[in-house]
Amino acid sequence: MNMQDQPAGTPPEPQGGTRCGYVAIVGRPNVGKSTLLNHLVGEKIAAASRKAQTTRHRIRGLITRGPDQLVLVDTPGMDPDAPKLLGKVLNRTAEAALHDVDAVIFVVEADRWLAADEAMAQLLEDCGRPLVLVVNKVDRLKDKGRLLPFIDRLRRRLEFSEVVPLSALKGMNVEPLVEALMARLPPGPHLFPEDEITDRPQRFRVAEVIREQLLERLGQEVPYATSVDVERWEEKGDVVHIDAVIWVERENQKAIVVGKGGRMIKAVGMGARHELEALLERRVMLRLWTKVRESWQGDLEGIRRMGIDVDP
Ligand SMILES: Nc1nc2c(ncn2[C@@H]2O[C@H](COP(=O)(O)OP(=O)(O)OP(=O)(O)O)[C@@H](O)[C@H]2O)c(=O)[nH]1
Repeated sequence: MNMQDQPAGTPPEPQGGTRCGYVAIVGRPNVGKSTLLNHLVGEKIAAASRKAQTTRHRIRGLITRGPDQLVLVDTPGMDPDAPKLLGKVLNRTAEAALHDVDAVIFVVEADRWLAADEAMAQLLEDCGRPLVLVVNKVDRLKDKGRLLPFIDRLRRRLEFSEVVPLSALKGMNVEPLVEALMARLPPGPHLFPEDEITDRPQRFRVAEVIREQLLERLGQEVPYATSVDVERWEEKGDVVHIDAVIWVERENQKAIVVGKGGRMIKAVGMGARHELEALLERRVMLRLWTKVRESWQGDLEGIRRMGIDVDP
C-alpha cells in the first residue's frame, strides 16, 4: 500500500506481530536510574556513581525478547536549583524525554521523598503517559513495614499503572518490571537490530567508564565540570589503543585530576582499563590527558561541542 491508499488517521498495521515502544526513566538525581538501566540492559552503558547529576545524555538501552523490543531512555537528574546553564539544559532534556514515549518509569527511593521528588511528581501530573512507579533501594530499608504505607502515600499523589518495589543494585525484583513494561508495548516494527543494546557508539561508552572512575575517586572535589572525549581509537591485533582527554574548567581542577606525581590519573587509568577490557573483551592500552577548557558549562555552544544533547 502506498501513502495515497492509506486513509487519513489510520494507525500503522502491526508488522509481523512485533511490538516496540519507548520508555523514559525519570527521577531526581541519585535515585538509581543509571544503575537500573545498566541492570535492565545487562551491560554498563550509562555512568552510575554516588554523585548526583552524572547522566548528561539521553541514552537508549535496548531489551529485545522475541517479538518485543523496549527502547529505554535514560534522563538526566532533575535539579531545580542547578545554578548553571548546564543544569538548565539537563532539566530541559528530562522534560523533553517525557514526550514521545509510550510509558514513563518514575524512580524513587524507598521511604525517602524529597522536595526534588515532589518537583518531579508535578512534572509527571500532566504528562499523560502510563506511569510505572519503581520504588528502588528496598535493600536499604531496615523496617520493611514502612514500604506499603510509603507506596499508599504515593498512590494518593499520582496515578500509577503499576508499582514495582525493587533493588537495582542487587538485581532484586527487576524481572516483574520488564514484564510489566513489555505488556504495555504498542504494535510496531523493531527500531534497532536485536543484538544491539544501545545506539550510542562504543567511544561514548568508553568515555562514560572513564568519567565514572573519575567521579568515584574524586568525590566532591571536581563537580560535574569534568567531561571525557575519546580522541583516538585504533585496533592493532587484539589490542585496542585508546587516547582520551579529560576536560576540566580550571587549572586547580586539573591539578586534582592529575594528583600528586600523577597518582590520581594513573589510578583512574588503571581502573578504567580494567573495566574496558571486560567491556570490550580485548586488551586495552589506555592513555589519558587532562586539559582545561574554561567555563564551558556556561555556554551552549561549548556544551554542544562536548557532545551533550541540547534540544533546540
Ligand atoms: N543500596 C542501593 N544502592 C543503590 C541502588 N540503586 C542505586 N544505588 C546507588 O545509588 C547511587 C546513585 O545511583 P545512580 O544510578 O548513579 O543514580 P541516578 O539516578 O542515575 O543519578 P543521576 O545520574 O545523578 O541522575 C549509586 O551509588 C548506586 O550504587 C539500590 O537498589 N540499592
